[in-house]
Amino acid sequence: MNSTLSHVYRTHPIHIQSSNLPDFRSLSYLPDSYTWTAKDDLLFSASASNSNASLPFIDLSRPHVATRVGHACTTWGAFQITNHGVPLRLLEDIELLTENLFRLPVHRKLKAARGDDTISGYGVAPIASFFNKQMWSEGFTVIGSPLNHFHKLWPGYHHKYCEIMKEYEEHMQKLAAKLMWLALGSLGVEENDIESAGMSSDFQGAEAAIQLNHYPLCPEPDRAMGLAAHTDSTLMTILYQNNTAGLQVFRDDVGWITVPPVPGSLVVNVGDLLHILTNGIFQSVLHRARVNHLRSRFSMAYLWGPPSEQMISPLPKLIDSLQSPHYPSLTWKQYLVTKATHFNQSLSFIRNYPSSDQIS
Ligand SMILES: O=C(O)CCC(=O)C(=O)O
Ligand SMILES: [Fe+2]
Repeated sequence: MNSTLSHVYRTHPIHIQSSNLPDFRSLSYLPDSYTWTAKDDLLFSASASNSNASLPFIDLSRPHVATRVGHACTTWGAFQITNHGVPLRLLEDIELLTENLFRLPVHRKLKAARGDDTISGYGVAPIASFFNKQMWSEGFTVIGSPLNHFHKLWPGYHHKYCEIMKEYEEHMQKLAAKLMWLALGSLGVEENDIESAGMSSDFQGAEAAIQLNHYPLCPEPDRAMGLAAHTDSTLMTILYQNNTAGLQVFRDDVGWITVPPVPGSLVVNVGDLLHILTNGIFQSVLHRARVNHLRSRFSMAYLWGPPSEQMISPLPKLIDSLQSPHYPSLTWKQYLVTKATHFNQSLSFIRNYPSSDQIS
């Protein structure tokens, strides 16, 4: 993990008053600034699905798994996986780390608050600046080594937590590359297609961030929002959620559906960059997190993207010979700058732009 994300946030800082984070435990009512209506987010009141549709659940140890992964990326832009090779013990460790982090008193967490010039550290959801209302959640972003921040949070115990993070990241990176190949393989993409697009076929040099989220108990969950609807600006996101439901994904023809937590399983989201790379064949999925009044919820998202200077453009193999590509060639950094301005409209904004030079 290195500097692309940090760089973008340095040049386009998100101004958030971390010190405004409330001590959620002390609130017995929902303040007005946390009360959402359809005016605050068009999709807030979009209907919940009344079909019995559910997200594809894929056992990676079964045969023909690439076809199932490809189909899930095309239809939903998301799926759940089991037998993914990440040890259960490590998932339990990262969950405990996350719980221990957010259970610290606010003044301790603020010792590791995000600064003006970096997205790493403790604060509100990174997408908070796009909304007028506050989200019922707190987050901790890890880009690069968490050593400095962890030292401030847990002096004396930080090495152990850094080791867990490192091991988690290594497993996630391997899994992300494997999923990428299953997904692209289902479209007939081969190693030489990826290499001629200037990428390494083992996705060496990929960058990532780990986003830890906490959704505390909420006195009025129906009127609150844990994390508002968004797509991830990644190639792929791999998410582990604790045993409390809250994640929802959206499909125009279905509405919102809840992704039930299944012990030991992971949720995979197609991000905007994979949408671009496949010329829109794979859908980046709109998702959000709702809250509840019974149990705290924790989630750990591995946000995986390409190397910082890597140009991403629709793979020629996936472009119909009678068509031109739907998206221009651009780096992750350029896309993040667009996202910082156009948020959920970013893909439609850059669609059919001939060149990234004209994008702002
Ligand atoms: O908490 C969740 O289930 C979703 C988290 C998420 O979407 C994110 O961190 O980007
Ligand atoms: Fe997300």
